[in-house]
Amino acid sequence: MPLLQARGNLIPYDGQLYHWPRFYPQEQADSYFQRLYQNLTWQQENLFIYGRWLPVPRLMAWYGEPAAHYRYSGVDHPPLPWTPELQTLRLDMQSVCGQSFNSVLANLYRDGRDSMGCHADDEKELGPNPVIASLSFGETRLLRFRHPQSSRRLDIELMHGDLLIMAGELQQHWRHELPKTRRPKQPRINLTFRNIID
Ligand SMILES: O=C(O)CCC(=O)C(=O)O
Ligand SMILES: [Fe+2]
Repeated sequence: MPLLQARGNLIPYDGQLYHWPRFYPQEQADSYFQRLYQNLTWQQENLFIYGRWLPVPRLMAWYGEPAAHYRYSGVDHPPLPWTPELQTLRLDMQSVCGQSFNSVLANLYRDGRDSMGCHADDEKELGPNPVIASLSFGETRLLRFRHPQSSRRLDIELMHGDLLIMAGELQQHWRHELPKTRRPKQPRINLTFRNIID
């Protein structure tokens, strides 16, 4: 990932994090946002917590190669077939990262009440030190990284067209979340390109 490494690792230790603001310029990012918003099959997932079903606070969709099943919200998800725009984005991510991605998780945060809880993308099917390429479209939202061992925190504002790459041991040592906010927020789409290993 020479192009990315030249931008500098944002994380102080135990992982790699590269941010490429405005990877897609405004007009291109606008067009991707519209197409993804309209064309992806957005689903409301539910989670069984403390004895009852609760709606996951965002909409989600899973796309990829037929074999790339992924388990989230306690359920196995077979992938939907690539849409043309996801294929194009995937090719861009593969050339920047110098590796292939066989799947993508799409998240739609409808407003400031939608969020993602603190987690690491450390599932077995991603392998030990996964490279994950994350694209953001639409509203600016804060992504917060936490290193529980040292209590260190790192906040990154992700904007329309931004690319963020997580790599190295990041998922073993750091967790991340997209907090809710009281500020009025327009919708935001995030795509995380992943490589699922059998
Ligand atoms: O929306 C984001 O920027 C974070 C998404 C994320 O962490 C995930 O899909 O695992
Ligand atoms: Fe994540």
